[in-house]
Amino acid sequence: MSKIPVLEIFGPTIQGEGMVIGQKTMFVRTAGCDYSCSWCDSAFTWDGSSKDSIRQMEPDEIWKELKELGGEGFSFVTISGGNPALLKNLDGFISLLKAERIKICLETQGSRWQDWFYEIDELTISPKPPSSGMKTDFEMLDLILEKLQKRGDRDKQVSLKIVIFNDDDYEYAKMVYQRYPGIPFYLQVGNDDTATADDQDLMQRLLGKYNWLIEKTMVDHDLKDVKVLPQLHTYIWGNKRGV
Ligand SMILES: C[S@@+](CC[C@H](N)C(=O)[O-])C[C@H]1O[C@@H](n2cnc3c(N)ncnc32)[C@H](O)[C@@H]1O
Ligand SMILES: Nc1nc2[nH]cc(C(=O)O)c2c(=O)[nH]1
Ligand code: SF4
Ligand SMILES: [Mg+2]
Repeated sequence: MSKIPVLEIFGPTIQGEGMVIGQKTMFVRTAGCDYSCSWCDSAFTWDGSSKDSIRQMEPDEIWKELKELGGEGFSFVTISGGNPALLKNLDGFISLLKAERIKICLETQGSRWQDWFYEIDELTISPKPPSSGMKTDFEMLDLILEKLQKRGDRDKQVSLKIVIFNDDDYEYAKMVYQRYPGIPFYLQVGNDDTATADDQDLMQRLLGKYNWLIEKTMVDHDLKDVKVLPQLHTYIWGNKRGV
C-alpha cells in the first residue's frame, strides 16, 4: 500500500502557468508543504483549513477519478500541491501514468529532491523570492538542477519560474537567472489578492502588474533569454478553486 494525500483532482483545464501554458491538462493537487509562502494561492494545502478534505488515495484510485472526469480526452496530467516533492512514494503513480502514455508535468519549489524527478516530462521549479518570506536552499537547488542537466534526456524539460511581487523579488530572479544559465527561465506575475471574488477588479490589477513586469524586463540588459507570463487561469476564472 502506498497512499498519496490528495486535496484536489480536477480538469480538463488549461495549464495557466509557465513553460506549457495553454496545455490541456488534468490536475492532481497533493496536500502538505514544507514552505508557508506569505502569498500562497494554495495555502489550503498546508494551513489546516482543508485538512478534512484530504484523501489518502492509491495510484489506481487517482487514475480512476481522472478517467471519470476526463474520459479519453486528455494526455497530460499536472501534479502540483503543496509540495509534491515531499512524497517519496509518488513514484507508483508516476509509473502508472507512464504506462498509460500520459505526459507528466510537476510543480515544485526546489527544496527537495526525489529520484522520480527523472521521469517527469515537464518539471517546473519555482524558487521563492524574498516577498514569500521563505529562504532558498541554494545547495539543494544546485543539486537538483545539476542532476537534471546531467541526465541529458532531450524529451524531458526543466524550467525555472519565479513569481514577482516587487523590486526585491525581481533582483532575486536576476540572481537566479545568472546562477543557472541555459535553463529556460520564466517570470510570473504575482497575485497579491488571492481572496477576492471580484474577477473584473482582480483582472485589472493583474494586467497592471503584468504591464509593470514587462516594462521592467524589456529595458533590462541582464535578463535577455526570459519569458514573462501571467497566471492565465486567473484571467478566466479569478481565484476560483479547482480550475
Ligand atoms: C501553489 S504552488 C505549488 C507547487 C510548489 N509548492 C511551488 O510553489 O512551486 C504552484 C505555483 O503557484 C505559484 N503561486 C503561488 N501563489 C501565487 C500567487 N499568489 N501569485 C502567483 N503565483 C503564485 C507558485 O510560485 C508555484 O509556481
Ligand atoms: N489552470 C491552472 N493552472 C495552473 N498552473 C499551476 C497551477 C498550480 O496551482 O500549481 C495551476 C492551477 O491551479 N490551475
Ligand atoms: S511552496 Fe508552493 S505550495 Fe508551498 S507555500 Fe509556497 S507557493 Fe504555496
Ligand atoms: Mg495555482
